[in-house]
Amino acid sequence: MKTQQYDYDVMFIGAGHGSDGAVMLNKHGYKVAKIEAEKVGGTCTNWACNAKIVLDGPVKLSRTHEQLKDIVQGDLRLSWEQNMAHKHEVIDPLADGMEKKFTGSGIDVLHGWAKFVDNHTVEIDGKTYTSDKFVIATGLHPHQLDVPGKEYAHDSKDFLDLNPLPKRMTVIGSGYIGMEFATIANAFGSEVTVLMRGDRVLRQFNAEYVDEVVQDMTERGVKFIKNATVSEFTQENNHYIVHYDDGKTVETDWILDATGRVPNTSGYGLDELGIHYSDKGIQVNGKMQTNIDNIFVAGDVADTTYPKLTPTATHHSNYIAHFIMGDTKDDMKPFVVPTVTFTSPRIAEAGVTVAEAKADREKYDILESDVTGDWFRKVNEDKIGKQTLVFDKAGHLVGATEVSEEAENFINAVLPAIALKLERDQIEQIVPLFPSIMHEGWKKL
Ligand SMILES: Cc1cc2nc3c(=O)[nH]c(=O)nc-3n(C[C@H](O)[C@H](O)[C@H](O)COP(=O)(O)OP(=O)(O)OC[C@H]3O[C@@H](n4cnc5c(N)ncnc54)[C@H](O)[C@@H]3O)c2cc1C
Ligand SMILES: NC(=O)c1ccc[n+]([C@@H]2O[C@H](COP(=O)([O-])OP(=O)(O)OC[C@H]3O[C@@H](n4cnc5c(N)ncnc54)[C@H](O)[C@@H]3O)[C@@H](O)[C@H]2O)c1
Repeated sequence: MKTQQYDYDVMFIGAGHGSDGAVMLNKHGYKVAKIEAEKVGGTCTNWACNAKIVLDGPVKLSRTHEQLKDIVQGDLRLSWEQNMAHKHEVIDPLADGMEKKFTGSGIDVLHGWAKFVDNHTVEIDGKTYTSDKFVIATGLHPHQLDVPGKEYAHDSKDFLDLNPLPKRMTVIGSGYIGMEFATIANAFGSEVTVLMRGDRVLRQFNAEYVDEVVQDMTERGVKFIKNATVSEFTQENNHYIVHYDDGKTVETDWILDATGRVPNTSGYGLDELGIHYSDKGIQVNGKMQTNIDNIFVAGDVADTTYPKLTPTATHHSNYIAHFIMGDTKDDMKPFVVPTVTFTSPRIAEAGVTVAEAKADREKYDILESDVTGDWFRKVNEDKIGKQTLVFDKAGHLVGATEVSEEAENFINAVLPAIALKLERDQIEQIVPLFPSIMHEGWKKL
């Protein structure tokens, strides 16, 4: 129900993808504001997904060139400086562009740090605003290793603005950020060492496919050090020393601390209001409400079982918009979140994982294939390409995983079948264009 009682119907704290639902609310006549302390678009747009994918672009190109060097002849030289300049050209205008689009359509954008005064009021730089409802979408910040010399280490945001690229780079952590940035830095000629806390990288992905990626990166010169406990960073002349285990060291020019990200839950009044949270984020019920029912949570800062990714943030936010508009009174329905790590090759997956399927053969059938022999994959002579499809016993596709240069496209192509649990006659109604990755995938369903 819209209200005349407050300045706004809904205020979003944080203007990343967790605030995407503002557009729908605004279209339906709700008075909406986004509050942003840094840049409109938040982390993904300015300091993560978009920026990274621009820097990653030439990695795939250079690999394809390597594979087709008899056809595309001559040497290829990648320029980090030009790549970084291109990134700025593509990414820097986005925040202003988005802001103009929002304000042009009637969504207010308020700049500054929001802090709750009470459950209907926030203060931004000494000025108060009231709202019927709030959506907290404040995201995460980088975890920082707590070791002596931690000030010598950098985070993902620093890497995405790094220029020039250092000759030697040491990455601590081998999750998404560690592996993606190691891939980019290696392709542009930096000598990369990855220090792993355990003995597996990218633990959330199919181990067999991860091994393919690690082997390939190793052949390209990336050094992986397993089971390393980092104890200190020191500076020596114009370089740094990473100390690990008992007395072991790596000499380096730049240190990336990629040891995870932590929810933004402090400094804006959660404790004062009594909102419940933990180190996993702000606690929510099935309707994405906090323990104060006019305050909702969307995106990375929400403590849900879904991976903390952009599609999750958008989905949370749109669900909240529908709930506020009264389109549904139900809890958010379970949804499938596809995920990809932009290494080279990539690994992407959606739905039931290979590990889950292998653990329950009574419930699932598994179709594994090496796709490098498929004529369409031979176009670029890709050397790594494996795929696992998981079906339930009734024959519905319920999960898919691929390692290849096209993995994210393949997973997106089969995603509708997984997300909607399509029946045979529905699958046959969809006729993908040819030749395409989707055509190749769809005929296997
Ligand atoms: C390096 C990197 C690469 C990534 N790559 C991918 C990818 O390829 N694909 C993918 O799906 N996901 C990726 N992610 C994850 C993705 O960026 C996040 O899932 C997404 O940004 C979450 O959106 P959000 O709105 O919840 O949070 P954010 O985008 O973090 O937005 C939160 C916003 O809230 C603002 N804020 C915080 N507190 C306040 C306050 N009190 N007042 C006002 N404003 C406040 C912050 O300034 C920030 O802009 C990546 C993340 C990183 C770090
Ligand atoms: N392609 C994508 O979708 C993408 C890309 C980048 C980031 N992200 C998102 O960003 C977030 C953060 O990514 P991330 O890679 O920082 O986190 P992550 O959780 O994927 O990886 C963290 C890594 O740091 C290691 N680690 C943790 N504590 C450590 C310690 N004390 N010493 C040594 N190693 C330690 C972990 O073992 C792990 O390898 C994730 O939520 C992810 O969803 C997504």
